[in-house]
Amino acid sequence: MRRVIILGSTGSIGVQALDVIRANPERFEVVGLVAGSNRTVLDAQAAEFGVADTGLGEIEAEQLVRDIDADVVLNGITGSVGLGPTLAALEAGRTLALANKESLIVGGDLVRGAASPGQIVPVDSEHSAIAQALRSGTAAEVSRLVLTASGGPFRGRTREQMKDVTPGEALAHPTWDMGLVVTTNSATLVNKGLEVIEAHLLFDVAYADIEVTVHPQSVVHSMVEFVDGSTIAQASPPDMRLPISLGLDWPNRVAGVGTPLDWTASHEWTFAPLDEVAFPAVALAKQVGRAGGSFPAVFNAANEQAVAAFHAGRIGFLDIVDTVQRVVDAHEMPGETVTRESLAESELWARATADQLIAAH
Ligand SMILES: NC(=O)C1=CN([C@@H]2O[C@H](COP(=O)(O)OP(=O)(O)OC[C@H]3O[C@@H](n4cnc5c(N)ncnc54)[C@H](OP(=O)(O)O)[C@@H]3O)[C@@H](O)[C@H]2O)C=CC1
Ligand SMILES: CC(=O)[C@@H](O)[C@H](O)COP(=O)(O)O
Ligand SMILES: [Mn+2]
Repeated sequence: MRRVIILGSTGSIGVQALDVIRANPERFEVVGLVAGSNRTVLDAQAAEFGVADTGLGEIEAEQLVRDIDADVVLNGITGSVGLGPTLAALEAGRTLALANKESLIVGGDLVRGAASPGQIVPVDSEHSAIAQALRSGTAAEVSRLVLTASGGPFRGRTREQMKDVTPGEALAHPTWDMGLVVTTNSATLVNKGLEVIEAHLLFDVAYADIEVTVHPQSVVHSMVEFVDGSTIAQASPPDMRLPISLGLDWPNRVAGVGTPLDWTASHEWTFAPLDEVAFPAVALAKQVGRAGGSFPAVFNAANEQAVAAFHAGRIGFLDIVDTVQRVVDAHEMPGETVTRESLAESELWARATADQLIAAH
């Protein structure tokens, strides 16, 4: 029986994790639940799963992760506020099933340094796919990682054609039903940029060897290319319950958690290069990833501010990545060594700088 703490239990990842656990009561026991502010749903979940320990907010999440004995902590919080709980889970020796990519990207070497080998199990669909593909080879045999991107709702459009898109249109993801921030990030391709950094940090592959290909069907979740020219891809209909279940009990598979592909029906998988003029976020993310230090945290913090401003009607869609670019361009690292304190300072600076640019609109 795996004892599981779910952080962000009321969100898209959290609710799907509870679906997996509800269907497999002999395998998983929920021992802690944390949400942001939704006490009503949190209490209902606690009642259904018989959970005594619940909390609201990232501070209570950290405390709960340290205090409650668990095998695995699923971090399904959204945003860089997930950093403290991620570090707490690692420091407490729990397996970390990581959906909250922001904490790894923002924390960088701080998070990697806190983790023992294998302690972080990726839940993000692309990184779960890569982890699954890597079970067939060794690190020395890998030549490239290929991340698939759906392309989002504006795939195929020029910048001019995206000038006036609305928040509602940006939230109409073609293949996945997810929370507001990650869905918006999929539309700008910031999500794919964050995922390139996430892949570098998880699998230690150089940025030059991480590619993005646009695959609108979201069936191939990513691929590993090996030195002999072989490529191993992981494919399944888009359903996060599969990577979540692997995160909860890696490397064991949970029978019946997903529906397999239907090979009696005709279907096509297509792959195309990313239009980097219309969607500059991936190139910008590689730039900040290579710069390292506080740059990824600044990229993410500026994006969080800009996404909120877009949904509040204060800036347009293209202004999101333009704002992030301007904040990154203005950033100077506070010092050589990155600490939690210096990261917090850089994030504060990035949020304030983004807010000033947003206010000037
Ligand atoms: N959804 C998906 O399919 C995928 C998501 N991810 C990643 O997983 C993470 C979660 O995404 P998603 O589930 O879509 O997001 P949602 O917005 O649907 O859910 C976010 C969850 O985090 C909680 N939360 C927010 N702030 C805090 C806080 N300060 N302390 C504790 N909990 C908090 C929310 O609680 P409340 O409801 O109370 O506000 C909610 O439970 C993101 O990092 C995302 O990029 C990655 C791949 C796929
Ligand atoms: C399901 C998942 O992992 C998301 O992060 C997904 O990657 C979003 O899709 P795109 O960013 O490819 O549109
Ligand atoms: Mn993903």
